[in-house]
Amino acid sequence: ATEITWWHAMGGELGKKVDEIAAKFNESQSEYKVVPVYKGTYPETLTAAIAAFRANQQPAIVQVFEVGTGTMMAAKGAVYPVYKLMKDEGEPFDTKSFLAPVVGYYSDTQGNILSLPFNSSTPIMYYNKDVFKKAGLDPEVAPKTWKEVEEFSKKIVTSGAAKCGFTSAWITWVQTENFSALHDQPYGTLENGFGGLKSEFTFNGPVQVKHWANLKKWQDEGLFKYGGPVGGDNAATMFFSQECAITMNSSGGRAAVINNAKDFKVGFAPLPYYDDVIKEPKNSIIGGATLWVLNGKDKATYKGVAKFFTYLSKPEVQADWHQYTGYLPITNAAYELGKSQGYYEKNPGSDVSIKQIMRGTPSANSKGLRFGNYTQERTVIDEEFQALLAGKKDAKQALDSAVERGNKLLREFEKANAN
Ligand SMILES: O=P(O)(O)OC[C@H](O)CO
Repeated sequence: ATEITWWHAMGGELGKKVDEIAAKFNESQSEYKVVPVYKGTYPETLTAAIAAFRANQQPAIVQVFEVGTGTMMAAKGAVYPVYKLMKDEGEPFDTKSFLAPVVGYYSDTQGNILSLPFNSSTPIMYYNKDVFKKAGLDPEVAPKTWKEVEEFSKKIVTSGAAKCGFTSAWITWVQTENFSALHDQPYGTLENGFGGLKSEFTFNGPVQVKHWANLKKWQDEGLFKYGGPVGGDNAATMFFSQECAITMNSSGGRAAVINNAKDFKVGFAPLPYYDDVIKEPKNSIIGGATLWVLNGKDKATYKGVAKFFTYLSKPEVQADWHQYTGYLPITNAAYELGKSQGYYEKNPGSDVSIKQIMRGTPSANSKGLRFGNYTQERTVIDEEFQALLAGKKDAKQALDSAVERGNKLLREFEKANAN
């Protein structure tokens, strides 16, 4: 059989499920063999793929996180756009079959989908119902606003129900990018970068400054604990060990939550907002990753990739992946299938992510973002956040510096990709 290598960044429960999906596809036919290879974190996988392409050692398929989209789109010679692949191989591929917020994020200006939506997520709130009860809070009521997050956290910490009120994965993605979208605040010029390479970051506005200042204050008061750089993986650990009563993380953290939170009950809720800034928060934005096809392989490989993509997009395959992991259902058919199976009724909270990302009418500030060199910029934002937590800078200085350093990265990217 023709081997198709698939590099991915899915560890733990997610990695096992990826292996299972590939194995099932391989069993379903005999011409192609998909071989998934775990390459580390999202940034590590992207870096490895770029290096491999330069050395002509690239895999056929690579999973790239949503913020690597700008970089992949600019790497024109390296990428075989998915809409073109599916057309060339005569596989059915209808843009309209995908959920609207997913398709918009991965399309070019002509509406062509460049990479296959596979594991799209959005961040949500997870909370420990047992700790809520111990603190004298109603376990069925999640905090809606940041004011309530603060109040609930105070109760949790002062009652001794848990050491920390809340933590968060991804300070960048959750507390800065999604935070800006929810509060309808611009993240960058030119529609958050969708309008071209000349965009500049603007996420140092008063609303973001107020939030970062509060996070610092809440850390000093013992209510908030930083989950660590970039992905903030310690957030999950502190939630599972019941050190922190609340965490904010990808909806795709659901499988890990279900498998690790065995000693306590978990509630799922939308992300909080400042009700003095916005009365009806906007939709949250996409995270997770898509599958990019790389150039330089033979015709048989691409035929197999196209067949595998058709398999991956099947309602039952997508619905199974979505229901197991917490990633979004991706296609309308997979969502409908879950509804007809009664999945959402049987699993309260499992559709919080879908409702949050689909709510209201998206504004230019809540459609997502697309910037080059953004992987590096996320590291910069984290460094500045740590400087804030360490008391080396105040929130305004930290965000101003993240914007200034980020704009340099944008100009470098613009220069490198000038046509
Ligand atoms: O944890 P994931 O896979 O939902 O990804 C989170 C962020 O979107 C990564 O950029």
